[in-house]
Amino acid sequence: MRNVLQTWTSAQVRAAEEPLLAAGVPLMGRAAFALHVWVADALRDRRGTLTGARVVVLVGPGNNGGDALHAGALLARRGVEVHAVLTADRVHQGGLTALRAAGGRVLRLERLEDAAALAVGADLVLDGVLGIGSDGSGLRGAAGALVEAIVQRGRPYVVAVDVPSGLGVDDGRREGVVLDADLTVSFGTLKPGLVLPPGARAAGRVEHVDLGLEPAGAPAVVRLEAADVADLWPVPAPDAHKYTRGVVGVVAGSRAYAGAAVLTTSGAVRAGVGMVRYLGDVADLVVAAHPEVVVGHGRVQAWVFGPGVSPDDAGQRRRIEYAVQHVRERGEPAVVDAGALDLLPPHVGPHAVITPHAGELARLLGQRGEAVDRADVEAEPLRWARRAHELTGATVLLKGSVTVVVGARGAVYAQADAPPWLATAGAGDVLAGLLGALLAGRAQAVQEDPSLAAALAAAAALVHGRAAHRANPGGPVAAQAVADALPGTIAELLGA
Ligand SMILES: NC(=O)C1=CN([C@@H]2O[C@H](COP(=O)(O)OP(=O)(O)OC[C@H]3O[C@@H](n4cnc5c(N)ncnc54)[C@H](O)[C@@H]3O)[C@@H](O)[C@H]2O)[C@@H](O)CC1
Ligand SMILES: [K+]
Repeated sequence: MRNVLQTWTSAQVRAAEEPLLAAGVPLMGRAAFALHVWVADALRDRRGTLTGARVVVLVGPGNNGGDALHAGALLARRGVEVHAVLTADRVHQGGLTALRAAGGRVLRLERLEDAAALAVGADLVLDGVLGIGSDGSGLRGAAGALVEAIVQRGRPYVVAVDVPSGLGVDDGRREGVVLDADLTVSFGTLKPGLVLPPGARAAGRVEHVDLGLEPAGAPAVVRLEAADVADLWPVPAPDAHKYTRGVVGVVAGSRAYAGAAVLTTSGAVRAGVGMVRYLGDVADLVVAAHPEVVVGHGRVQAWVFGPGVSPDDAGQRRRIEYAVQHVRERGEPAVVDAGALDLLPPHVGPHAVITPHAGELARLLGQRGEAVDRADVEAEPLRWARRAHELTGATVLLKGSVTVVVGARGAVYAQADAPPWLATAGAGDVLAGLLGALLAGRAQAVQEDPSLAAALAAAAALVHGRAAHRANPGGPVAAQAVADALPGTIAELLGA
């Protein structure tokens, strides 16, 4: 894949820095220089000129504070009025000396209110309190109190140094006090917390500064970009026919929830698949909406189970239980959604993709002995998606404003492609159908490399989100409109 955005953990970053530091490469100098350029750009955008601009630097005990102080020194030399507020007893001495020599002013954090007023009155606050040395538990002590006092007075424009201070760098946790940023300038590599929910939003716009690091091992979390979709999509070969392109079997909907059957098959039909087979009680409605759909049993390459299937629906349950046997015995890939999550066998392979939202994941974990509720899952989506993958063997696509996917061989994706308008009834049914079509089209490849199911799930989330934007840019969307926008969205992505 070409453009995939990769992130690496604090430990991986530190290990990658080591040989460069040992060789005397001035990493902090490079980081601080790049940071000061981004800050200068932001100041020019906001007030036209650097001269006379006021920047307040919040300085923590470590190298993150060092970066901020050195950048502050470079800004001071260009006519910016820089005040550094030291939030800890320890401070990076080289940075402090450089700032003082450049004419910057330094305050110890003694009167909280004065420091907060100074920060709120500044054109820009540079947050160098904590970087990859953070334990992720939020800002404590004086720094935490200062940030709370600042936020209470009205948040200034904030540039985070490396990561927003207090954020869970490796897991996106947001516990305690975190200083939300408008812009984050991240050094060496991007960090998982910048793309994972719930913290990712704290980063604002993210810019990456290349320090020449070569981290070892696989990236911790990746995000697919538009240009990656073409490499994953089952584009038909010139001699393709409907069976070689893949058939997806859909077991969805019921008399009570007939719309789910229509929307799920819409997702599959519009995503482009050789054939959609429908099994269920509302075939008349499905065929009325989509004459392309074939009703009844037959060979399929992948399945979609569950949208609109209620627990008391004996007929659909029977069909799903029967088809799940195929999934287990023949390795046919499947999307297991909504009502079918309760029918998931104790263990399946990663070719089965479960697509819960936070509440459904909490329930599924509860059924397997984990005492978690929806709020727990929302606070640590990666942790619990991982746990569900470990417990079930399935690839897990955890829906949310940032969708997290955990699959085989350590694959983790975080996709943030959808407008908030997509949080609407039926949107998940469309996603399930769309993903089913993708799995059917690439069934053979998924059987050969089960980690591909995670990449396809991430691609489905991306396409789904983009289709929502396309359906009605900047405004409300109905699930059917998202399905209808799929062909155009996919054509555009294949040309990207
Ligand atoms: N190591 C390097 O060579 C480079 C490091 N760089 C910068 O250095 C940063 C990492 O520096 P450090 O390792 O000194 O660590 P930090 O500056 O992130 O943190 C310093 C200390 O804060 C304390 N702390 C941790 N969690 C806390 C919490 N929740 N509340 C209050 N205090 C807490 C700990 O004592 C920790 O050691 C990076 O994020 C980056 O900004 C860059 O200059 C590039 C090169
Ligand atoms: K920071």
